[in-house]
Amino acid sequence: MNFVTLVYIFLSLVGIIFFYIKWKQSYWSRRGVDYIEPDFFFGNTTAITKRTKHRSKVFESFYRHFKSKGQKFGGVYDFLKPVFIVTDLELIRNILQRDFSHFVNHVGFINEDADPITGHLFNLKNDKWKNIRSKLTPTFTTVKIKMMFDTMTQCIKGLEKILDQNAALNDPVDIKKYMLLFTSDIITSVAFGLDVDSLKNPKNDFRKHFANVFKPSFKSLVKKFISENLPRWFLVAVKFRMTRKTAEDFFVKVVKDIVEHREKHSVYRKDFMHLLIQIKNTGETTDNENLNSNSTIKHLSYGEMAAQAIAFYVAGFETSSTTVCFALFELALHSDIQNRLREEIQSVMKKHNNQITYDGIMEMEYLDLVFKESLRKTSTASAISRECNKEYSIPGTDVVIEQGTEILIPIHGLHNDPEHFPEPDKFDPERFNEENRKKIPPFAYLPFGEGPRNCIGLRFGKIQSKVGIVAIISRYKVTLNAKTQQPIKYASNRVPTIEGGMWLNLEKLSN
Ligand code: HEM
Repeated sequence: MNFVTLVYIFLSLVGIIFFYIKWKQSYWSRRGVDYIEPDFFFGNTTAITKRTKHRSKVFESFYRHFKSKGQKFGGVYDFLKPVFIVTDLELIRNILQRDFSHFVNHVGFINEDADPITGHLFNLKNDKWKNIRSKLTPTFTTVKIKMMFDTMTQCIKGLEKILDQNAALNDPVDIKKYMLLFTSDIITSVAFGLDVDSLKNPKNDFRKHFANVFKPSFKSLVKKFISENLPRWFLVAVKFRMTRKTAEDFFVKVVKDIVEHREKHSVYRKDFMHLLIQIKNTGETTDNENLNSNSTIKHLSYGEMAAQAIAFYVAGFETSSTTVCFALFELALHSDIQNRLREEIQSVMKKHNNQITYDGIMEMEYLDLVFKESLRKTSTASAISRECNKEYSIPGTDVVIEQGTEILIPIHGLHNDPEHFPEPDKFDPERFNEENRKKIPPFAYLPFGEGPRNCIGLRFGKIQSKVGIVAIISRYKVTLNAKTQQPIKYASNRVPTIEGGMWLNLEKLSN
C-alpha cells in the first residue's frame, strides 16, 4: 500500500468519525426537541470533564436555560450521549411517580457476573431491583434505625475528642474532613459491622479500598465513556469491569469473614449486616437475634451482600456529612438562627438526661426546619437520574422518549428557582414551618428523590445528619473562619464541597 492510499484511508476514517460524532450530536434536533448547542465530541458537560465547574452548577444552568425559554424540557449531550433535561413539575411527577413503570432504573453500568460489586441497589435494573429493594426496605424502618442509634452516639465521642483539642488551641477546623470520618465510621459500623475508628486512623485499609474504587480519575472517566458508548452485549462478552478486582476481593472477603464469624458464634449486632444475613438465609428480616444460619436456600450471595453494604456506604456517608457541613456553614453565617437552634437543643436534651437520644432528636422541630432548608439551599445530590426502560410519549406533545434515554432532573435548579422558593439565596428555615410548607409545590423539593425509587436510606440519613448537627451545636459556638473562601466556590468533587475547605472556628461552650 503506497503513502497516498494510506493518506486517503486516514482522511476517510477521520471523515467517518467526524460525521458519526455530528450525527450522534444531532439526536435532539432530529427528534424535534429544543437543545443547547454541544461542544464537538465533549457535548454540554465539558466544564464537568475539565473540572472547571461543579456538576450541580452545570445542571442548574441547563435548568435555567430551558426554563427561561418557557420550555418544560430540553436536550443536552454528555459527550455523545443524549440527556433529557426536565424543568416542569407535572412531567417530573409523571417520571418519578405516575408513569414510573417507564422510568424504573437509574443510569449506571452493571455487570454482575464479571463485576459483582456493581450489582448494588442503586445500579440494579427492572425486576432484579424490585426484588432486592423489597427485601431491603424493611431494614430501614424506624424500629431498625432506632436499634442502630447507639452506634451513632458512640461515634460522637471520638468526634468530640478531636474537636475539643482544636477548640482548646483556638485552631480553626476544616469541618468537612472530620464529618466525613464521623459519618464514615457510623456507616462502616452499621453496614459492615466493623469498628474502624477512622477519626483515630484516617488511612485505614477500608477507606483506602473505597478511595480506590470510587475516586474520580481519568481512568474512571474513560471507563464511563466506554460503558455508555459501546454496546452492552460487547462489554459483557469482554467481561468489562468498572471496579478493580482487588477491591472486589477485599470487600467480598470482609463480608464473608464477618458472616462466617457471626454464624459460627451466633453473634448479634444491631446493624444492617445482621439484617443482610437474615435476608441471605430466609429472604426476609425480623426484629430478633436469629440468623437462621441452618437454612439451605441462600437468597443473597456474598458478592450481592458486599454490593449492598458498599451501596449503603457510598450513598450514605458523604451525603450525610455534606448535609451536616452545609447546615453548620449556614449556622455560622446566621448567629440568630444558631442561637435559636441551640436553645431548642438544650431544652430538649435537659428532658433527656442531657444525652442525645433518638426521641430527643425527633422532638426538635426547629432542627427539622434548619435541616430541610439546608438541603434546599445546598442539596447533596446534583440531580435525580432515570433511564427510560419503556418508550414514553410526553402527554400533550408529539415527543417520544426512546428506551435507553437518560433523564436528568436538576435538583439545584428546582431548589433555587424563585418561582418555587422566593429569594432562593436567603437561608430561611421558616420556609418549612407548618404554614409555609403548604406553599411549596409538589415535586419542587427533591433532596431524597421521589417515588418508588427514592432514597431508601432517607430516615437513616436524616437522623445521622441531625445527630452530627446536634453534637456540634450543643457543644460549640460556631463562626466562619477567614480561611473559608467567600463567595464560596464548589470544588469538583461528586457532591458539593467548598474549594479550599470549610473552615470553622469552634468555641467550646461552658456547661
Ligand atoms: C442526607 C443524606 C442523604 C441524602 C441527601 C440522600 C439522597 C439520595 C438521593 C437523591 C437518591 C436518589 C433518589 C432517586 O433517584 O429518586 C438516593 C438514593 C439512595 N440512597 Fe440516599 N441519601 C442520603 C442518605 C442515605 C443513607 C444514609 C443511605 C444508606 C444507609 C442511603 C442509601 C441510598 C440508596 C441505597 C439509594 C438507591 C435507592 C434505589 O436505587 O432503590 N442514602 N439518596
